[in-house]
Amino acid sequence: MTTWHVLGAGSLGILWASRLARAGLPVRLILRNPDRLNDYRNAGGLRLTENGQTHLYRIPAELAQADTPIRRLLVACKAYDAENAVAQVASRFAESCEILLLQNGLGSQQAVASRWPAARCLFVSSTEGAYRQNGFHATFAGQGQNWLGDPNDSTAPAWLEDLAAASIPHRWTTDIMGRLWHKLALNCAINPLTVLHDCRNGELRAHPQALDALCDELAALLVANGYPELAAGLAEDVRQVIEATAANYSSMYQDVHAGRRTEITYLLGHACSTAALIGLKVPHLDGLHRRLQTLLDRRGLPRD
Ligand SMILES: NC(=O)C1=CN([C@@H]2O[C@H](COP(=O)(O)OP(=O)(O)OC[C@H]3O[C@@H](n4cnc5c(N)ncnc54)[C@H](OP(=O)(O)O)[C@@H]3O)[C@@H](O)[C@H]2O)C=CC1
Ligand SMILES: CC(C)(CO)C(=O)C(=O)O
Repeated sequence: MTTWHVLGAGSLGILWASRLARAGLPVRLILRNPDRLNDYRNAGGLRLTENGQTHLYRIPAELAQADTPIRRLLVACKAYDAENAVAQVASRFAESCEILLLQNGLGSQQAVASRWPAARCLFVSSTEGAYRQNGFHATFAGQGQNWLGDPNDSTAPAWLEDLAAASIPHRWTTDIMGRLWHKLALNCAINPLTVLHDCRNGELRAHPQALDALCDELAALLVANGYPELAAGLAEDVRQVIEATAANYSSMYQDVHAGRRTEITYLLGHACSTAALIGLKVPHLDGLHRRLQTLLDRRGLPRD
């Protein structure tokens, strides 16, 4: 049985590693540094709370420098950490290593795929929700779906049965880039505005003109990238997400209010840089990007 190496024991890393381990599958965590490894040993394992019940999973953990080969790597870091984190373990890659990239947005996955062309890189678009309480304890906060795909190979891997055994919801798609672009477009329309207006998703109903202007430019970007059918429904999809998540704060809002670095470069930054690359004018997206960066500067948070 192939071991699942899980790089990063944050919210999604804990969620995935715990479910795989309790299905009896071999899992090893790769932690950031000796202090984190020591903290983990003191914690005695990962804790996952689901439906009010908390369970402990005593999953073995190691550092990047361990010497066992890696055949399957689940990268559960933030987009801005992913490439560096993978670089730290790359010398351990076995021939035909597979890398699953859980990052939101776009850009970090392509960076990893182009730097390690011998590995098969699978991209994951997740709508599940989890948050970290402290240390190595996460709470499962929202049912969802994990779309998996490989932009270069439409063959589904046999190990999807591991995900089924672990009751990890998943669907294989031959158009993972479309999935990721669509989620990126939704996030670009909603998340930055919630930060700038300091509001819940539902309060964006009060800003229909700003939403329409952003949706027009995001739709043009989707068309330019080969997704006219996603572009046609975008404005309505944004409205539906705002209604369905009206009482929630967006993930970017939560990051900014918790003083955490955002993934702006891989969301709005990626939309604006892709538009610039293909010569598409997106003045509203560019303006939103600048306003968001100014706000991040004022709060002392990284602007990228
Ligand atoms: N949480 C969620 O509900 C969802 C998240 N996503 C996406 O999934 C990705 C991961 O998010 P999330 O789990 O919330 O992030 P977290 O910040 O909770 O976890 C990231 C983890 O990566 C670890 N890490 C960073 N660099 C390294 C390294 N070099 N070696 C080892 N570990 C490292 C961090 O370590 P340390 O603890 O030491 O800082 C941290 O534990 C993001 O792109 C996010 O947008 C997508 C859908 C839902
Ligand atoms: C709820 C939604 C879709 C808002 O963009 C989201 O994914 C987020 O908050 O990051």
